[in-house]
Amino acid sequence: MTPAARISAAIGILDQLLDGAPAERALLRWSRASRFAGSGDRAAVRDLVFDALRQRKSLAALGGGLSGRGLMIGLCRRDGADPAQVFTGEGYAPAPLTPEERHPLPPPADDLPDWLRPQWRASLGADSAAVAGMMALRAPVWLRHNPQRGSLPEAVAMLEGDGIVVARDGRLATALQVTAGERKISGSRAYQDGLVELQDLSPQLACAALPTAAGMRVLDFCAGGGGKALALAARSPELRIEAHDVDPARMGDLPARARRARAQIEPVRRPSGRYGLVIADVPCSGSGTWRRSPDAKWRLTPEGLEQLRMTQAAILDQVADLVAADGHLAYMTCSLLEAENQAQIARFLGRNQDFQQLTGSLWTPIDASDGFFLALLRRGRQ
Ligand SMILES: C[S@@+](CC[C@H](N)C(=O)[O-])C[C@H]1O[C@@H](n2cnc3c(N)ncnc32)[C@H](O)[C@@H]1O
Repeated sequence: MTPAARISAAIGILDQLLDGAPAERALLRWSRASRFAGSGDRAAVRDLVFDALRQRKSLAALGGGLSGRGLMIGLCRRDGADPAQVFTGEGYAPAPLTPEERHPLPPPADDLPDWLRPQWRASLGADSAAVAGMMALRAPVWLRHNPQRGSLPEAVAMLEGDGIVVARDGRLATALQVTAGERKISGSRAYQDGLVELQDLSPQLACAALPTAAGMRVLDFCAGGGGKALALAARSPELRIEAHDVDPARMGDLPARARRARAQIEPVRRPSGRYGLVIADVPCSGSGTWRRSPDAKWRLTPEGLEQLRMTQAAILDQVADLVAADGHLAYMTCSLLEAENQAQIARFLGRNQDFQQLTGSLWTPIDASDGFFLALLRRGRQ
């Protein structure tokens, strides 16, 4: 496909998204209908769509309106290209610019939904503008080294052998930032043999901060794909880890991931008894991961956020009784919003006076990678 044909494809997909279709579904539909598109074309169209969603408001202003065309015209202008050279109407190129599209408007101050801005600012204070700016850019890819499957030098050498270059991070021995070859990860030997797993830096830092002891029963209550359970198993194979999810289908990938990592993780339908550590990695707005899922930023509504806050509070109340005396509860979100983080914990502590908060950590793209929150609580007053 020519660059202009890729832009035409992105325009069609973006129009579907603006009509309410989820990004992944619209991309899949286009892929299936476009057998002529090679893997390079698919990756390029996907990048165009996601780049446009990250900066939806500013590109719409630059491109003359909120439409697939407006966003792609804005993207051309943002990148210093003349859209008239691309929008020629020749071959598979999009139709020439209309008079309105020839005149960009000044871009807005940030790429946040208007209703959310006050909360965003209150949650992030002096960092709010910088973090909003970073959320409009692509996110780096991180791997977590699994020492149970091979040494770090072995993992790095295997990755390099498959064309994947990584940089170590001073904050955490297991964290590797991918600097080249990210699209080759899932086919690489190091990944398939379980020496590395995909996991962002911030949840890695959170999991590394969890208190564990040999033989401890651990429950990952909202396990989903099992990212937190797998990180703990890689760190401490002697733990007895159980994984639960209200929707067991969400744990569908976990057995294969655990096999690759040689991790012992037992799926449980109904957690019972008491656990030394309960992880509640609750459903959230995902506002810390909007670089990776930028359409979620535009799909979130005040009502949706309120619904999430109610679910989070209900999960906290549900897991409280599963925590052993002197055991720990780790509340996690990939959100930057105070309402889902510290405010949620403050209310839980008001309802559950046998818990105390030990730590509260908020990672943002300024100091780590994705936005991520961890509150570590202990049951028992001292
Ligand atoms: C943020 S995701 C978990 C991500 C996962 N821990 C990981 O690291 O890959 C939240 C999960 O919570 C689950 N969930 C939602 N409501 C729940 C509830 N009431 N009890 C348990 N799990 C719930 C969802 O199905 C979803 O898989």
